[in-house]
Amino acid sequence: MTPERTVATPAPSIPDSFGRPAVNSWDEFTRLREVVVGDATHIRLPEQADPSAWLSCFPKLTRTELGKLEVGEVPAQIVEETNEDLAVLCASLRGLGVTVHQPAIVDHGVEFATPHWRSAGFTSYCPRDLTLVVGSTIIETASPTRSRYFELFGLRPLFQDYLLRGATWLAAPRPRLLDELYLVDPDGLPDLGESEPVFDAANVLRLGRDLFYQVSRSGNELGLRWLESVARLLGDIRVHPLRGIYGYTHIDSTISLLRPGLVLLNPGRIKPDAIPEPLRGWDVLWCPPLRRSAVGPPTLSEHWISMNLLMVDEEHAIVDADQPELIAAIEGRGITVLPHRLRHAQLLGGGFHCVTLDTVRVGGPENYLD
Ligand SMILES: NC(=[NH2+])NCCC[C@H](N)C(=O)O
Repeated sequence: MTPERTVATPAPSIPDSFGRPAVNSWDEFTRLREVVVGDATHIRLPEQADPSAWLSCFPKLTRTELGKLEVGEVPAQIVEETNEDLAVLCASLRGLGVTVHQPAIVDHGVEFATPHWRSAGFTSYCPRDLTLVVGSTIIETASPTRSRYFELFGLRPLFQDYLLRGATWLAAPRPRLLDELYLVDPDGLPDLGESEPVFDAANVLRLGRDLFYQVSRSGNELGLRWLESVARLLGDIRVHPLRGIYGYTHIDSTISLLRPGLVLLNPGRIKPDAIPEPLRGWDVLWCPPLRRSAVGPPTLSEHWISMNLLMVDEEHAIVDADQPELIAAIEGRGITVLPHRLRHAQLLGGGFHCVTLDTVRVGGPENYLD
């Protein structure tokens, strides 16, 4: 029986002695001070008859191919090995002086319902996906994936404590996720409609006062409009839509912001003449060919997940240990790589950026673009 986990590192419920809010995270690369690391306990593959599951998990598989998949609980060995890898990551981060939290255990096997649909849960492996932190504001995003509807309850105690210590805590309009939101494209494959604002937080990258929002099957145009409305509330925040770059789930195996002026780009998805306009003039590190693991059952992410990395600060990166060419390329730009393993990153759809949610970094609302 998995021990019920309370939120690790109980924090004082008062602002710190300097009155700073407990949460401050404006970018992807300044010195990391506090982070949430995911947990694979009870992870399961959602029923693929659910259109939202097909859209988020296997949008390139046909319905026929989908029907052959084994869904439900992920084999225990994979869960154990993944939690071992996450424990090593937590220990490394703590060894670097980072405060580390993990979500309370959520039994994703429990079924739930709205007046319009039923589902069981999915995962707590990727805290990046459902929470966007902009400065001292925690934004719970409205995911288009039904099986993730209650996932964030595992982080409620932590977010509530952050609120008591000065953070702002917002949630996107609770989505209805009606069938009309899930379309089928001319090739008979799933696509995301525009009947309500939905997006995963992992469709957004933060660069000080600038946010990059990927319009794709995991974030629609209405979701962009909602984020723009919140950006106006938060002050002088600019939102840059990214369209036509990668039409599938999340942005963080396509673009990795390494430090001001240096970006890692996925050459399989971005061509030199299509670099996002705000990043033109930046030094581009094109991701070298990545080593592929043995092909098994369909996986929740492509092999590009290995470029999904975590910057501890502008000089140190946590990168997939099994990618020596990528490590060498990053170290060639003066960044020290701290190699780590997530043995099932591709299968479970999450690399080091996905499985973390940075809640405190030292950077502020800088203007890195002008
Ligand atoms: N935050 C995340 N879970 N990102 C994962 C992105 C994986 C992406 N769909 C790929 O296959 O490359």
